Amino acid sequence: MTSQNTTIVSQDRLPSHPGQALSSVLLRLASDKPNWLTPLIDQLCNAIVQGHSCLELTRLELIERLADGTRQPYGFPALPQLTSQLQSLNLVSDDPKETAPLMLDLTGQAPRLYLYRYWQFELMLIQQIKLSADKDLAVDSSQLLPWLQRLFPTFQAEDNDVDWQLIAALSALLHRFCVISGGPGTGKTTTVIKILALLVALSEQPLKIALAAPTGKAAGRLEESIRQAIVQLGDQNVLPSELIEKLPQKATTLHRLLGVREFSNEFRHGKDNPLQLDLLVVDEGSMVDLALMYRLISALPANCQLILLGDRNQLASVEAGSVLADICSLRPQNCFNRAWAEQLKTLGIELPDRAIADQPLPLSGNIVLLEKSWRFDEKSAIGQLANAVNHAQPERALQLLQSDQWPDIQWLNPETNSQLSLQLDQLLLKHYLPIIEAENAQQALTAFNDFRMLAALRNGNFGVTGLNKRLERLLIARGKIDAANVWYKGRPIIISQNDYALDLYNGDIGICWPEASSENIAEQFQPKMRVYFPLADGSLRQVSPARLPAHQTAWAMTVHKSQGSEFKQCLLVLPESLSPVVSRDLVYTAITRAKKSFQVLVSAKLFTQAIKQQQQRFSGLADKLSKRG
Ligand SMILES: Nc1ncnc2c1ncn2[C@@H]1O[C@H](COP(=O)(O)OP(=O)(O)OP(=O)(O)O)[C@@H](O)[C@H]1O
Repeated sequence: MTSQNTTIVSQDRLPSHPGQALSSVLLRLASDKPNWLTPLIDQLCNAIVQGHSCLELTRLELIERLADGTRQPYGFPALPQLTSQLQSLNLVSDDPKETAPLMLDLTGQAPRLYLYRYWQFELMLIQQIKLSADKDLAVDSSQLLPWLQRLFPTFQAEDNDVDWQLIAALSALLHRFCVISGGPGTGKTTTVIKILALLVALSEQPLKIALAAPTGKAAGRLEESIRQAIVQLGDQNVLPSELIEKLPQKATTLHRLLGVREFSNEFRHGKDNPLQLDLLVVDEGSMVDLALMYRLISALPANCQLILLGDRNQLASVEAGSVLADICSLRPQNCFNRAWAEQLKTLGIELPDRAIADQPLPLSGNIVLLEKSWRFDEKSAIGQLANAVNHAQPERALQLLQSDQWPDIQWLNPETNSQLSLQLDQLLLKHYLPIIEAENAQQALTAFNDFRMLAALRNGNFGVTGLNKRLERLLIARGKIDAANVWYKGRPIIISQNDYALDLYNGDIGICWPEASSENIAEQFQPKMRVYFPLADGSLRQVSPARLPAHQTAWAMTVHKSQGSEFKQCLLVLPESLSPVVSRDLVYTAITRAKKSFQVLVSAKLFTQAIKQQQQRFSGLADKLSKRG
């Protein structure tokens, strides 16, 4: 083991040492305690907290964390000795038939140490994916071809470009398990509507279909995009009206779909009580963690089709795992087995040689990447900036930011701008004063949803808490809010804990506003404050602040929390110095939240460092999925 093999286990949580509680429990179970066991278990628990599914033993950090949070160099035994000594411990098993608190997995390319629960989730998820991926579906091509002609103008067109949306649709139609990954505006929703239309049109029975996403916000957005795409395709006469009536237009959260049980991690639906579905479409797949993905897949009946949509380049889920990215890592670009290429040929679709593999590929035909963005044209730089960041091209990204040519992106550079503080304050007031000065809660929420200030971190001057305070100070200085009143008019809040009884969920955003009709004369001078949340039909519901579950002020929010949402305008504020959190996928996720305009406050140095730094999540998923059998 060399220091080059060491991995980043984020330091930003030190010295609180978040995995320590679990670490202590595990150590208590060990009858034998070689002196390297404590630092090893410590690193495993920290890795889980950081979102890894396991600890890769070739990437052990050569450090020990002490109880006070400080770190000191540490030398572990060489890998062969370490694995054999681990095998002899009562705490560890390497036999899948045994149950032990820790599982040592020696079946992959690298030895991996797991907590039993994550090892089990990963193993069962792999089994389920392989089982569904192996089941191809049959379709009568004489019925299919007229529909392909109607839905895909490119079908049998003369030009040589492959329409990957068409390939994705066929992939979903002909396989039980399909992943479609693409950045914003690459046509995931459009393609899904066409898939739904094909399935509904070709099925003799009515199909039971569900559309779902990991958060309420993402489910709301999925529903909205599905409706818009249906209207658009209906207007273009691509979808006949009798078919439109049969398409699902409602989306739900994964938790609701699976049936949440209060005070329990388990769901009503699972292997023993599967969902009654023929097809499930899950959007924002990158946000689904390992445990939830396992629970979801095991709740599907054997013949149910699953389509996972998402952007493989976005930040991974908050909890451990990066299932979508792991699956997509099997396919850096679109490429398929010859058998699938032959099957497409029978439908008149010729894949280029570069998209046909010489060697058998795992999950061939189950993964399709959409790369062309239909949303951002050549006049827009947001798409180009996202691309440059995604391809780790900091010079190109800075060039775009520096150029005056692009009105939709702006760089607030602290190195060159002495007026930056003033400029930032003016920007915030420009976007946020209309909320405070709105005529009603509805108007305030609309104004709030147009612009969002995103931060990489929670703490610090340029973290969420610092930026929230900065804005509140500005508003107090202008006499717009009362310093003594936490529940001031216009305060946006974000829910950080699900409350099933109140129907409020992590990520829901509301705005504090005086109760609309107050008859009481005293209340007219000091009206009752309420928090107003938008409902799917556009109306608002109000909740008393005292009843709210855990929440925070939301003038600024973390990029993590913004996943699954889009805003007309976004301002990304990055901290003054680099931390493991400030990485390429975070910057990419922030840029792709913006529809019309993106601004970023960052120095050239930090921006370059961030783009070069990629967060990697360790798991055995891709490694084991790529194995036969
Ligand atoms: N093949 C296509 N030809 C022309 N326009 C298209 C095509 N595919 C998608 N579009 C248009 O591009 C826009 C974005 O498409 P869509 O909403 O399906 O993308 P998306 O990947 O779901 O985006 P997001 O991830 O942001 O939700 C829509 O206006 C859609 O009509």
